[in-house]
Amino acid sequence: MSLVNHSCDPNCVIVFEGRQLLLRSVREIQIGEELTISYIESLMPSSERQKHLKRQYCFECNCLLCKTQEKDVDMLAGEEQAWKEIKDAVAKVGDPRSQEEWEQVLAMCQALLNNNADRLPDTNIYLLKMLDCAMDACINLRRWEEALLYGNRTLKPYRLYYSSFHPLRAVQMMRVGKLQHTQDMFPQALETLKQAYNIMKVTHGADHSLVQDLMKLKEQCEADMRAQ
Ligand SMILES: C[S@@+](CC[C@H](N)C(=O)[O-])C[C@H]1O[C@@H](n2cnc3c(N)ncnc32)[C@H](O)[C@@H]1O
Repeated sequence: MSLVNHSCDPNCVIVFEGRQLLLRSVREIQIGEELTISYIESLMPSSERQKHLKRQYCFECNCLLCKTQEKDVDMLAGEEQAWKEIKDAVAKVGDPRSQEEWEQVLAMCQALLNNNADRLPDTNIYLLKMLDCAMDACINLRRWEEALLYGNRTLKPYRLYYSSFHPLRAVQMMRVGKLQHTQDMFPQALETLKQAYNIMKVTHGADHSLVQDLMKLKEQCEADMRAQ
């Protein structure tokens, strides 16, 4: 694993199964083609990715995404002052544990999301991180309806920034599917879970424990639909 180089648009991903680390290809790979993974998170504009790679791994990335700086415009869309405020706020969210801490996080997210509704699109990466944070807070506070609202808003930007077969995109769809199921939206939940499954078959493999959990959830959803 330590021999695999980095690309911001890699042909492989690493996923964990317990303590086991799996290297999985996420697209067709030609004989002799180099295997690559991403060393860093995807939700960063190219200049920040370069900074991280330089600081942590001492190299300059020459991948196509960095050369063309493709996606930077979408990532930083909207008013600069607004996304800088949200970027700072997201960076300050530590590791909330108690109900009270989650409530504080949610109140901060709600205020910033409301104040910036007309100034930033959901595709702005910092707003997207805030939507994710609001979704986490709502899940922790068992506010399923509101969690689904935020979760739904993340799906389009996730599609834009994560490759067709990306583990984080699949996990996000699974979370949204679960929330739809919790709210008795069985046909929608089934469709979302099927899409998550199609990605996870590739990113995690059909035998992975998370995929087994997803299958069980899908079966439960089908049973609930029949019983309705
Ligand atoms: C885990 S090692 C990868 C394997 C390493 N290339 C080797 O031959 O042993 C990480 C190091 O590989 C180099 N590296 C990884 N991805 C690179 C890339 N896209 N461009 C240039 N150097 C890279 C950097 O020096 C980095 O610190």
